[in-house]
Amino acid sequence: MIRFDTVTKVYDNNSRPALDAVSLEVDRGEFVFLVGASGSGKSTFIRLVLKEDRVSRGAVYVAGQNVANIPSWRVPKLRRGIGVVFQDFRLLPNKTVFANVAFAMQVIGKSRAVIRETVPDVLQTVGLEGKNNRMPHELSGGEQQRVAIARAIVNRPGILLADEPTGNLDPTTSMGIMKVLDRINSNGTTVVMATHDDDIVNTMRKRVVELRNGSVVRDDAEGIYIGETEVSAQ
Ligand SMILES: Nc1ncnc2c1ncn2[C@@H]1O[C@H](COP(=O)(O)OP(=O)(O)OP(=O)(O)O)[C@@H](O)[C@H]1O
Repeated sequence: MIRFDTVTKVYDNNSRPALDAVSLEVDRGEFVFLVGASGSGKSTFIRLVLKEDRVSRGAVYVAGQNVANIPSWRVPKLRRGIGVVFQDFRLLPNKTVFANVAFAMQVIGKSRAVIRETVPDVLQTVGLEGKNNRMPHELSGGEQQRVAIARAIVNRPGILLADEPTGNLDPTTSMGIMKVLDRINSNGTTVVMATHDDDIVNTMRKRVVELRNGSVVRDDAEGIYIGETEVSAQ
């Protein structure tokens, strides 16, 4: 579903590669934690999958296609197949919960009838039934992240990328979000989640890919993660 073939990314003003010859394959339906300290290259990985940036060397394949060969006019189609969730939710502050999720369908031209039918189902999937008419500021952080997840999956992407989705949430709320992501993954969506939250990684027992200074230093099925403090103390 996602394949990195010896991918190196060097940002122009930075001599050390953000990713250094990374090769990695994520199969359809997998759940993968991308872990590592701040600056290890997790967000760069996500940006390259979305073709928000270009590789310096190597190639990134999404659903079998080398993203370097996707012309700019077809990039929106690539991104339509990939839902994205961020640490800071990024909701539209002046739109209701329903409207925030509906907006993602409107922009790709879905009919009002389809939107009216689909949005409540998705809000139920993320555990937000009954909150259609709330504004984002009337929701807790965990609820706001659920809206963001609903918006990311409403167009049924094959891939969901989550960049530190629990970074602003307390541990209990974070586990609620993890249950939602796990459920979405069980429904067939490939999930890649960047995090440095070792508690979450160690509770979920999924595949763990660890980046350090832009290199993959570990790739374990049902792995654990020992966080930054312990690693730097070695
Ligand atoms: N736009 C950019 N221009 C120059 N350097 C960048 C840019 N984006 C990231 N970097 C550098 O690339 C390296 C990897 O950064 P990246 O954001 O991918 O790490 P990360 O693991 O996601 O970190 P964090 O957990 O803090 O988000 C860092 O050294 C960072 O300073």
